[in-house]
Amino acid sequence: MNIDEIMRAAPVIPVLVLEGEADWAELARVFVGEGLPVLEVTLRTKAAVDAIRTMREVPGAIVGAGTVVEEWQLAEAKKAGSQFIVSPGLTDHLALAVAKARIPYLPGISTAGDVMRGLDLGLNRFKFFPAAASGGIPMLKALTGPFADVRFCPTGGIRPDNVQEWLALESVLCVGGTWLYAGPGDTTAEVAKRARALRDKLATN
Ligand SMILES: O=C(O)C(=O)C[C@H](O)[C@H](O)COP(=O)(O)O
Repeated sequence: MNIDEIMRAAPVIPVLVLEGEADWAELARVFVGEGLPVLEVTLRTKAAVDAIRTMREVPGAIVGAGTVVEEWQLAEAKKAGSQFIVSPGLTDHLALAVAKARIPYLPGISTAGDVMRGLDLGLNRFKFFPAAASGGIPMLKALTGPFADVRFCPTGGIRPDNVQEWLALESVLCVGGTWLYAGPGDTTAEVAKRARALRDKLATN
């Protein structure tokens, strides 16, 4: 799958900060079962790389590594079987390394200059990050004016009460958010409940 196909595979990408020990395969199965198969596991925790390896084995799951900011993390993410890479920002160095590694890439942008640098690098799919703090929907609308073919995954401040507004934008293929998984102590029943509430909400569009 290329990055466009991955972005179109689900309206919301759960951004997962996985800590401690838990049945990560079961968590992935819940998301897949609830129609959210694209998962971003942030490389912010010790558990992340093993969790990617485990979740990757769940049928239907499309598992990527997030918070990739350095080249060694890219190598780890690739070794664990990551199907895509997400970064909070965009640097030429990392973007070229990801291209060389031949993994779909979703780097973060928040300015017109970022988008232009991405286009120079052959990229036209970006994470808009941090979406709310960078000016929210008015900023993304203003940004997309000059870049008609560019598509985004806004992340950072997306919540159940504003997710529909973001997804209604033509330039938005999907959004990312951490709210679907609350961290250690969260149960798969609670996760499933949140995912179902989201699905019901999106179905009323
Ligand atoms: O570390 C990264 O590279 C990230 O991916 C950052 C996350 O996308 C945001 O932290 C999402 O934050 P929420 O506003 O809680 O949904």
